[in-house]
Amino acid sequence: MTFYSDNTAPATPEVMAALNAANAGFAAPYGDDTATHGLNAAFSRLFETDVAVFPVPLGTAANGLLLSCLTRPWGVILANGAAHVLEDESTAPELFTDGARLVGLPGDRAKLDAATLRQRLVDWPWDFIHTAKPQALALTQSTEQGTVYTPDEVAALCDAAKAHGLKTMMDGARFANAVAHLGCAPADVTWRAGIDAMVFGVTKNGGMAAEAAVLFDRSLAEEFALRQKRAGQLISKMRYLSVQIAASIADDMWLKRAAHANAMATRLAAGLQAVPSVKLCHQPQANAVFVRMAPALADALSAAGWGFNPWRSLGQDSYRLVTAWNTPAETVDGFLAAVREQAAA
Ligand SMILES: Cc1ncc(COP(=O)(O)O)c(C=O)c1O
Ligand SMILES: C[C@@H](O)[C@H](N)C(=O)O
Repeated sequence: MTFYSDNTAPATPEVMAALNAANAGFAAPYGDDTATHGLNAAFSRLFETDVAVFPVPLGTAANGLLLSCLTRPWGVILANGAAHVLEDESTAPELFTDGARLVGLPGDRAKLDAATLRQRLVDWPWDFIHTAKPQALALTQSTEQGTVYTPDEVAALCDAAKAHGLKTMMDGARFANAVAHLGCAPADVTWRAGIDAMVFGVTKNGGMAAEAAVLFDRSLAEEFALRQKRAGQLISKMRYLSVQIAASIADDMWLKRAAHANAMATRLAAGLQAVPSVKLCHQPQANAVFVRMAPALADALSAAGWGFNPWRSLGQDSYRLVTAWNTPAETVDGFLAAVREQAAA
């Protein structure tokens, strides 16, 4: 599974220790436990503003629940054409929003472009009753192609969206990798830039199964809670999600874990770039590397036991390699040696 996805990585020692420590005695269910009650304060400190936090087991559910609070069933959600909510969540967003439509916009390296968004919204037939109207913008940070939005880029997108009354949501399944790359305050690339709500991803960064839906617009909290229950996403033993989330953000472990994953992706990309027959699609900014190579070379590496993902949206000869919090440098170097050997064969 090596570089198949950070979804294949184990939970971190700190998450496992937190789960073991929580696994004693009785605790109030459905979010009334101590760990869950502590999340609002912990994330309010992390984001330097008062927030409401809801633990959710899966990223797809967290995305769908947030979108359902930001969009009415007759609305449109704008996203980049390569967005996970468009490409990799079946019709979950449509299910959670009771039928809202997702519309993909062009943008290189899975990034939305503010000028493109602005023009699309200006051109939208707002007075034409027959056309569904945009109500939300969804952006992924870091993106599905391992790129990262700067705070200014997020602000420009949110300004364009809000000029037409859209709410803004961030799919932060790999938010940690973005902030580790940017080195900025989490607030600067979220609510200060205009984001109304986000998924703060934990699972890909060493959680077992836990995401934190974070509402910067706390007026949405009651609706989110009601929708979470209606969607069958209100886990009874919530403590087991909340302790994972709390352990991930304690002592900035989320950033340390993500920084390692990013560093391994940078190491991997540098090594691959030195192989003449392998072409880097773009420099990684987070923990995903995208390359083009001959399918025969990819097949030989797979046959040798190396795991990675064909990424057809970038072309038939394109592949995604993802590093994780626990990817050893030795594994990266071993893969690079295998690539050099197979490429020379
Ligand atoms: C960018 C992004 N968002 C959301 C998700 C959804 O997470 P899950 O598969 O836990 O539903 C994923 C999954 O890896 C993802 O890559
Ligand atoms: C579905 C697949 O794309 C998953 N989200 C991953 O990143 O590995």
